[in-house]
Amino acid sequence: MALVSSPNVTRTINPGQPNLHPKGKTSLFSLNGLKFSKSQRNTKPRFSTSVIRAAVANPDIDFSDPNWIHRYQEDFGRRFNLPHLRDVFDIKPIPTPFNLKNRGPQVVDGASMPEERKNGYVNEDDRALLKVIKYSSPTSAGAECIDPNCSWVEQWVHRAGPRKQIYFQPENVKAGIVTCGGLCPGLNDVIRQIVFTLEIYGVQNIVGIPFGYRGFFDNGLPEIPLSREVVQNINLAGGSLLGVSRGGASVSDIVDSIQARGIDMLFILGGNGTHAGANAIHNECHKRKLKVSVVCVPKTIDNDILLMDKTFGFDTAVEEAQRAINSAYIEARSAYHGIGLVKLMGRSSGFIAMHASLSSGQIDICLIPEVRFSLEGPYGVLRHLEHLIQTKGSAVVCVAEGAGQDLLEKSNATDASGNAILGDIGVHIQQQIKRHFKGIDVPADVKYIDPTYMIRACRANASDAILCTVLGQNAVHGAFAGYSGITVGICNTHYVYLPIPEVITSPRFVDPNSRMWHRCLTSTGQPDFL
Ligand SMILES: Nc1ncnc2c1ncn2[C@@H]1O[C@H](COP(=O)(O)OP(=O)(O)O)[C@@H](O)[C@H]1O
Ligand SMILES: O=P(O)(O)OC[C@H]1O[C@](O)(COP(=O)(O)O)[C@@H](O)[C@@H]1O
Ligand SMILES: [Mg+2]
Repeated sequence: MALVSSPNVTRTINPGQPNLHPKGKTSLFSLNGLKFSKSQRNTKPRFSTSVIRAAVANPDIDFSDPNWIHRYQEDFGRRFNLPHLRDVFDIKPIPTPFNLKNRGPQVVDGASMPEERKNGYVNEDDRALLKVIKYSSPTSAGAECIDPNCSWVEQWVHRAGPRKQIYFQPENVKAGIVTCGGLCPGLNDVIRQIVFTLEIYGVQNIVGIPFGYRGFFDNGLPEIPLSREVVQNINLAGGSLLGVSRGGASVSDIVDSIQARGIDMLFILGGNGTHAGANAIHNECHKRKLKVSVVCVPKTIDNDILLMDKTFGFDTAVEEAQRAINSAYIEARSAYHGIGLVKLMGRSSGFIAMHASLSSGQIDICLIPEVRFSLEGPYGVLRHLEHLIQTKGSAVVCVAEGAGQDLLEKSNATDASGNAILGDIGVHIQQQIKRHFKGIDVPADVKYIDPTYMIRACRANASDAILCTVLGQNAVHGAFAGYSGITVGICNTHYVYLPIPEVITSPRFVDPNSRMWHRCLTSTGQPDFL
């Protein structure tokens, strides 16, 4: 039996994460490290733990093989191996001009930098641990187990940072930067750091591609020349200096454009859709034998990229969301039988709603896409609201935009990128609350707040600004190190490079068995709504 034959078969997936392809097509479904077929996925309720515990973990692994852990790790190493330009080209590295001790040139007055001053580099063999908790049982909260005994299996990923040897002559490099998808706080900070770091290496030809992938094929959109001077203050404002867009040209057209422009390094900022595009661009360059390094920086306020502690802009979004929640709280408290309702972004993942609910401490009911709920019935949201009005006099509800879609009519409409256009759950809940309280002849004053675009158009807060700085710098180090088809991220507080396919197998979801979701429930005091 093949132990670990394909990445889809035996990966350890965060519990509670249906294994979906980027556009929502189901392949294998894993929960708590246990695999389910497509048909099993339809088992209701969607995240029933009793079903999970009864299933057999990873049936494709032969756990009776005494060597299974070793073989698993070997396969993991192969999956997380970083694609490198050396895989295609016979190229030799050169010493890096990037120096941590001296910002000036490496050769001064004919004398090169003394060896003892050349340190602070990350070795190609440095690794960071992807998972750091040893669960003693699959029943431990949030357990991510590969086998039924929850054996400890070290999973190492590549450490990010500047290398001593590089694969591009900086003065010959043309670097491009493009920002795709929706806005996210911190885009300008990342652009700025990429430009700064490229210049420190000695790159003089840096351009921005305007309006996402569109900039590659719309001839009316000229490249934007970038330099320290141009980007110096862009972090002071939200948005993207380069503009963003959804939808776009064929990968082949984009690579034609990359080739025509003579771009050697392409830095792509975007979410899971953008990453899928970036990987296709990387593969096409590989096929055409173009020496182009494609490096992504994950951008999504939804925080829905796999394997990472968080993505930049998420903290800022949560902070902004709290302001809306606070307003809803004040309104609700000040009204007779006031009910505040806040809708937050989160297409398929409820991280913003969960974290904003946790941080504000003012939410009574938090509704996210990963957890089913009913509005009606003895256990429904509306009955609980009645109880809150009776006992507290007011209530505040936070709902993620992707929550409760099963309660709305499906439209099958998609945006330019192919993402499903969701029904408006906020408006629906608002209407249902009004109808319900009218029906029972109890006054209720509903205040609905939809701050969705406000939370992503602002500039990055301090912690995101630092994250953007580190990610932007590491993206440049990764490109000079010769990697392509990679993305940068933070795992367990350490900065790493990951092959793109590994982070976009599915969106990252809130795990309803996680300690974080349990903390949220403890904080709101809400019951199950089923
Ligand atoms: N599977 C894919 N292959 C190639 N390009 C894609 C793919 N999915 C999305 N894209 C492109 O990536 C860009 C951003 O995608 P989108 O889903 O809107 O945002 P995000 O990257 O934030 O998820 C769009 O220009 C879209 O056309
Ligand atoms: O109105 P737009 O620009 O399509 O953006 C809406 C979407 O943007 C998001 O905030 C983030 O989506 P992306 O990561 O795909 O940019 C989603 O939560 C939301 O559905
Ligand atoms: Mg997306």
